[in-house]
Amino acid sequence: MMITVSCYALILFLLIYIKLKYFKSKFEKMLLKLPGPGYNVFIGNLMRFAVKREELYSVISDLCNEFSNEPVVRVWLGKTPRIFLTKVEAAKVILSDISHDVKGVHYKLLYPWMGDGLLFSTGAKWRERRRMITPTFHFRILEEFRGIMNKQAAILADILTENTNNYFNIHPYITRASLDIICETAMGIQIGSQLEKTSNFLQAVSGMTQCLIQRIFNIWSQIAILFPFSQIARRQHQILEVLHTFTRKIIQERKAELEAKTQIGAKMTMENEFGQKRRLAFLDMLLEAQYEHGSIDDKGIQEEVDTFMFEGHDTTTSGITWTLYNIARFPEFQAKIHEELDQVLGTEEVTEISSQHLSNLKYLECVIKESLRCFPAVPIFSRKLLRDTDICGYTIPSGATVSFLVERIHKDSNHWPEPEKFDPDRFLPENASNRHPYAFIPFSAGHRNCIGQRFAMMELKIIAAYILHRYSLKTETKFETLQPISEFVLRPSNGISIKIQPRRTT
Ligand code: HEM
Repeated sequence: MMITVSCYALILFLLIYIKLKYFKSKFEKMLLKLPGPGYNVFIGNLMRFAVKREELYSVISDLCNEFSNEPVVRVWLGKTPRIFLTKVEAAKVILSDISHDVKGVHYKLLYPWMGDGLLFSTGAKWRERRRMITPTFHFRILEEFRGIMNKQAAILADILTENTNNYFNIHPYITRASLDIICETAMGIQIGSQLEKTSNFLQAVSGMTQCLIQRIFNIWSQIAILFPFSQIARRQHQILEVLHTFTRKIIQERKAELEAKTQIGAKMTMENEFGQKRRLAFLDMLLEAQYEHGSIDDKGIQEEVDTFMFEGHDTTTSGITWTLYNIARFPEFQAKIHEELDQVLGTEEVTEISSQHLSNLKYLECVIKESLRCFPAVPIFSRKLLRDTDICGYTIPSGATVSFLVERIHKDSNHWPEPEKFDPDRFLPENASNRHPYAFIPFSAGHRNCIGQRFAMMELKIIAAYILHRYSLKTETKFETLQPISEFVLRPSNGISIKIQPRRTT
């Protein structure tokens, strides 16, 4: 009996093997023509990704390095193909074409968290929401946000004093400052996480992104019917509860504040001192759209708030942390920044960084951009192709997901001489003016670029300026041992160890 069952099992296994190996669909045949490593017919290349989470990003980079002359590299995550784009010209083909606006298949994993918010939606829904939200990043509103960013950056610079002359991990401090900034600017709510020093929300964000990456690269999680019974599913369920409770509370509090000010249903749009219609910040505008036009329901508001809470703090945290790391790593660039800051802001304690100051901090901006080139805060983003598409001589079939490997694109040697060298001068106007428009894409490019780009650059500059004006930085974190983790944003796996020393005696 046992022998018969074993024979049937073996025959079944052989039949499946023959089917997978020799009877390929048109889709698979097209993918096989792309450059990529050999793979197992059952699990694809998943064994290459069966490494610790802090090694995953370098496994992907190493894999693309094996095909360093190729603009595209194909891998199989189980039965799901993923095509990495690694050259500037390949990025241009997709980003310059408005019809490629469907996000990659793995974004679906973010659905239970952010729903169909601005990051994922497509077609008419995306256009309507983008039109609705874009004015909330108008320069007049950013000008109001500048005050809040100044205030939170000053709190951060004060708090950091407790670590003077000791090495400490700066990443959690930056995370809390960024969270306070997005809550007070876009949501109109003060949560004071910098002063309290704890936040369930921040722990939940980190836990959630870990769960999602495990799902992409774990073989068992690929089997949809098994997933709900897995440990990751249970953990994800608990974390989602924390995330949604936090954002629901923000919406309710802001609603209550506005209702108290304006009486329910009354026109919320206020006028400024010149009698002009005042522009509303993000959450106020969504609530106004609901009260006055009914153009967004509660679910819509919740999904946009969840999207902006994540996109608006984790990304900037990453950008600031890597910038400070690079400044600490290179004393010669730090000295130039100190000189510029003293020239622009003077040598007394900073009370406010104005928009004029910001535009004069040109060298600091070059360092921030070079940092985003080498350590892109969003290291990978993807699109699903809805038609066969030619990319630099390779035909990628409809239905495949292409992923922009941003650091590889930022180090394409046809556009970046000595790409591995950290050199802020690349961004001086005389060196940047003729650069290919798709060579530097930390905020993506084209019509689905980052809506918060100017907000982010302002925040990065203000926080870096407050810290650098007051302190000198050193780091003991070695570049060779960094192991950045790519969990939707690029994080340092063991934090960044920084020592700060006051530049002036008070
Ligand atoms: C250093 C900081 C930031 C970086 C590097 C960054 C990067 C990006 C990238 C690469 C995309 C495209 C993603 C894709 O196509 O899948 C994106 C989209 C987006 N970002 Fe950012 N981002 C940053 C900060 C922000 C901030 C501060 C906000 C909000 C306040 C924000 C909100 C968004 C939203 C809503 C989208 C989706 C836009 C759309 O599809 O219409 N981001 N960002």
